[in-house]
Amino acid sequence: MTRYLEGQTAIVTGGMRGIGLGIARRLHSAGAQIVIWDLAVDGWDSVANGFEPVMRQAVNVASLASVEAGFKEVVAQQGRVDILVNNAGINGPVTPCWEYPPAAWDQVIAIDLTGVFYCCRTVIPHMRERGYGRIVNVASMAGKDGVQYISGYSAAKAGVIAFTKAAAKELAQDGVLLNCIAPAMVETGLMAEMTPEHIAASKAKIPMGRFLQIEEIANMVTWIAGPECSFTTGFVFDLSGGRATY
Ligand SMILES: NC(=O)c1ccc[n+]([C@@H]2O[C@H](COP(=O)([O-])OP(=O)(O)OC[C@H]3O[C@@H](n4cnc5c(N)ncnc54)[C@H](O)[C@@H]3O)[C@@H](O)[C@H]2O)c1
Ligand SMILES: CC(C)C1=CC=C(C(=O)O)[C@@H](O)[C@H]1O
Repeated sequence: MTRYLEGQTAIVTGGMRGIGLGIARRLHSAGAQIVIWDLAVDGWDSVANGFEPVMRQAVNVASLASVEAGFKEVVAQQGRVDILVNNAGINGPVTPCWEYPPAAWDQVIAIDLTGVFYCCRTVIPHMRERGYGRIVNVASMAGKDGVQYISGYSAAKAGVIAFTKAAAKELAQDGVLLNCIAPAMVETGLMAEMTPEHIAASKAKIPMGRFLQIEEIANMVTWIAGPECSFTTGFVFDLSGGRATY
């Protein structure tokens, strides 16, 4: 898979840290030029992060205007976008659904689900015009199982899975493939927002008995995001250590 993505341009949302950063680094090592979209893009450390993106843009995925403006600049500078990784996401409150603040619900859906739609809606016409594109949406095992006390997050991630399947069918003859991934828990800032009890319970559900590593996600995404993934679209690739049974 060395330099497998040479000459391609990839946008990674939420790429400043955590899973997004790991995916961006791995796509870069496969030869892709990386555009990072995140809420704040200052303080990039190319030594610590191991590479230099061609662009870093302050883009809020929950704002269509922000996404469209960012994308216009990418096309003006790069001329092409081959890969879109919709990774940006938040957890939201950890609370019973009957106590879930409605404003927080709206925010979780806006970032985790509508943000994916906005980025796809903006980038897909360009990919269709070029007759090539790979979109990888980062869902979660929570979107397949439904996880207690994070109902907004679980609903948004289930929505990402359904959106991916629907859009993939619409694009199946256009050279633009959409897939999503459903990772189990990874030790990032997002996981740290969960209660210790929830984290322990989540680990206990994983037959392999350990947390997922960012590099394992990045390796899988790099294959899905490339031309060797050619006959799979609308699929959910699990990273669950044996937890997922369907
Ligand atoms: N950590 C886990 O256990 C886990 C498991 C499964 C899926 N995921 C998913 O993986 C993705 C990344 O999670 P992570 O653990 O790396 O989280 P993280 O909090 O470490 O990183 C998320 C990144 O997204 C950015 N972001 C947040 N809102 C944004 C917005 N509106 N516009 C642009 N960027 C925004 C943040 O600034 C941050 O850089 C999320 O979609 C998350 O739901 C995480
Ligand atoms: C909120 C986030 C860290 C999260 C919660 C629950 C999960 C699970 O597997 O049950 C994780 O996948 C993760 O998305």
